[in-house]
Amino acid sequence: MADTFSLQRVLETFRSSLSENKEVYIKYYIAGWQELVSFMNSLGNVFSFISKDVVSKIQILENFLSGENGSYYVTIQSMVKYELDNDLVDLTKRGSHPESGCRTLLRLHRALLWLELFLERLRTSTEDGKTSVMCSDAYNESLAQHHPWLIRKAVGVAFCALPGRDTFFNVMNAGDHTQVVALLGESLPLIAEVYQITEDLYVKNHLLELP
Ligand SMILES: CCCCCCCC/C=C\CCCCCCCC(=O)N[C@@H](COP(=O)(O)O)[C@H](O)/C=C/CCCCCCCCCCCCC
Repeated sequence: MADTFSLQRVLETFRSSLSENKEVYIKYYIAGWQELVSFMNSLGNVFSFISKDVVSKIQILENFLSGENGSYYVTIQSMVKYELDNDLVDLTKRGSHPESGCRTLLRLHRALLWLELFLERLRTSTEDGKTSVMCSDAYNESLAQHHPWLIRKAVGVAFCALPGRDTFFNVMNAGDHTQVVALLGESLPLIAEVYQITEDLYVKNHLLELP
């Protein structure tokens, strides 16, 4: 992974995650998250409890992918089939499979909705737009529904430490503001497509509430 964050690279990893027949490659899906974590790490220690959680989930999926059953973890579709066919998912309460691929990916999937909502707000924001408000509105519409009170409070504190809109635009390394807005416009349908394919798969298999 390169040192400097680039929105273009995030776009490319999510683009690579889609196969011709619209399956989602886990390798590229987690590479996209790794890029985003590198961005979050650059924001300071106040975000480290969030990035640690994402890193640990990326690690769980990487371990499956490089493990002896790695061939079943190539796409999200093959992972879901393999884990369900072999009773490897705790469906109602955490038991013998507390860190299945399906439940781990579900956490990142929920966060992908936050990302989509946040980036859409950023794309359409005006100069006086506040990133903390964009971030927390997107959070309240997505991830917050799955987090207990204590996490919601800690996340609220972290949002106050977010840099302003200009810094976000610069850090994306995608040119001037007009170019960033254009790249966001290109990236968002792709992120939305990856999200929707995963969502449909999880709905079909009744996996959206995995403990
Ligand atoms: C394109 C550039 C601009 C955007 C860059 C954004 C970079 C964001 C990178 C990561 C986003 C956060 C992803 C959070 C995943 C959370 C997964 C989760 O829900 N975990 C909880 C449940 O897990 P289990 O306990 O069931 O295993 C876990 O309890 C939560 C822990 C930490 C809190 C997570 C809060 C997420 C807030 C999202 C906003 C992040 C703000 C970053 C600002 C750039």
